[in-house]
Amino acid sequence: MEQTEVMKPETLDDLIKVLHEIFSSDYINIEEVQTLMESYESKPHEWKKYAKFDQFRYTRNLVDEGNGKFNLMILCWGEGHGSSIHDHTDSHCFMKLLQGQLKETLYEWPDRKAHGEMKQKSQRILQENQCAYINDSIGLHRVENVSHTECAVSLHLYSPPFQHCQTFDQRTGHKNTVKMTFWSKYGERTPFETTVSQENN
Ligand SMILES: N[C@@H](CS(=O)O)C(=O)O
Ligand SMILES: [Fe+2]
Repeated sequence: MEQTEVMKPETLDDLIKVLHEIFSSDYINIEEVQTLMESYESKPHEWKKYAKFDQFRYTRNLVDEGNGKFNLMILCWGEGHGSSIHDHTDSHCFMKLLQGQLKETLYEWPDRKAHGEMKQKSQRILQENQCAYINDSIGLHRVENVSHTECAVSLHLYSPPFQHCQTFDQRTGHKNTVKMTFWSKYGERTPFETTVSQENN
């Protein structure tokens, strides 16, 4: 497949504009999206209105609904915050570091018959401006801000958008379906009633 020339987006708004163009087509070139997201140099003043932290767990903050084709969101990770082991509901998941570092641990899908410890495949530290990619055929992952002194902020694109995922118990491989909610949308705190069931962290 021919690689389309994509210009370096100078601002977050530029990046969002190009993402809309790319995702208006039904064919998605994963590498193209990854390179595009990586080439945006994070500037905190462009995204800080979405970066809302919670004392106890990571927050999910909706930035753009991608014309129904994708959800773009900013996740804010306080010191020691992390997600449970989870899947991505058959969607593409792009994850770019806007600030700080995050540890990503990949796991294999548990065997239907097995009931033991889940198998770890690999581990890496994602650095500022780096963009990672995962989908369910690559495996499951857990993401953690292991720093005791620095927070982290990441930009996630999911296509198609999804509202539920499965989380897994590392010791047994048992899974649960959880609803995923937004701490804020377009910079505004989500009303309390809709946020009570956030469980992926
Ligand atoms: N996929 C997770 C974040 S992460 O740990 O990759 C979420 O959307 O909440
Ligand atoms: Fe994830």
